[in-house]
Amino acid sequence: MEGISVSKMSYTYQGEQPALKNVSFNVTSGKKLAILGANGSGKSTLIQHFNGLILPQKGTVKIREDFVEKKNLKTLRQKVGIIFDQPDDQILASTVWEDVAFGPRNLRLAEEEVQHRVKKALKQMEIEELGEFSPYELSLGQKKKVAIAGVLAMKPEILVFDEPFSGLDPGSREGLKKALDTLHGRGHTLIFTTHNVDIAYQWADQLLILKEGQVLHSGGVEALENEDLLSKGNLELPGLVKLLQGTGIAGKDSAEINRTLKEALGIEK
Ligand SMILES: Nc1ncnc2c1ncn2[C@@H]1O[C@H](COP(=O)(O)OP(=O)(O)OP(=O)(O)O)[C@@H](O)[C@H]1O
Repeated sequence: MEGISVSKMSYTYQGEQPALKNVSFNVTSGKKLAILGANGSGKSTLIQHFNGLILPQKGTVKIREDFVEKKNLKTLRQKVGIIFDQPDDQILASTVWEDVAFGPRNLRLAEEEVQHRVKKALKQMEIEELGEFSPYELSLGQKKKVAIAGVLAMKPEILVFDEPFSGLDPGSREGLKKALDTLHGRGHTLIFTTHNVDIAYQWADQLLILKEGQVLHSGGVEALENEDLLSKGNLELPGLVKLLQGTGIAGKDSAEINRTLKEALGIEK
C-alpha cells in the first residue's frame, strides 16, 4: 500500500533556483526509506512537504488518501510527524513530561488521554525516568528521544527524521536505531535523510537519491553498490561495499559476511 505518493512535484524558494524539480516517487507503507543527496540537493525541502510545512507549488504530494493542501493540514500533521536535526528547536516546555504533552494538549484532548499518551510515548522511547527533567539538561541523544516522544504522542503513522544520527556517538546511535526499529516493528513508516551511506545501506529498505533537486534513484538500497550512480550523486560507496569490491563476497551486514567468509574458508561454526 502506498504511504506517500509524490508526483511531478516542483518547488522554488522566492528569488532562488528551483530546489525541487519534477520529483516523483512512492513510499510503501511500513517501509524504512533513506533519502540521500549532496548538500543542497533538496532533502529538507522535500520532507517538509510531507506534513504541509511547505505546500507543493507544482505537482502533488499525497499521504495515503489525503493530498498535501491547506484544507488537509490538521489531519496531515496528525498522520505525519517530522523530527528535525536540532532537537533544541523543538523544545517547548520546562520539563520533559510537559514538553511531550504539548502536542496532545494542543489537540484539546481530555487530560486523562494526554497523560496516557505522554506515559506511553516516554515508555516507547525508554525515557520514562526523564519526565521531571528539564529538556535542556539532557544529552543530545536524550533530547532526540524527547523530540521523538513529543511526535509519538500525536500518534502519527509516518515518522520523518532530518539527519537523525548526526552528532551522536556510536552508543547513542545504536540506542536510537534500536528505538526506531521498535517503532518500525509496530508498523510505523520511517523516512530519514542522511549523509551516511553506510547507515542507508545497512538499515534502510527503500532508497531515494536526490541530485540538484531531481530524483537520481528511487528504489532498492542495492543501488548503493553502483559506483557510477553514486559518483553522479556526489556520494561515495558504503564502507562494506568498498571492502568487498572484487572479492565475490556479498552481504549487507557483518553477520551475513561473517557467515559467507566462514563458508568460503571452510571454518566450522
Ligand atoms: N529557506 C530557504 N530560502 C531560500 N532557499 C533555500 C531555503 N532552504 C533551502 N534553500 C535552498 O534550496 C536548495 C535545497 O536545499 P535543502 O536544504 O532542501 O537541501 P538539503 O539536501 O537538505 O541540504 P543539506 O544536506 O545541506 O541539509 C538549496 O539550494 C538551498 O540553498
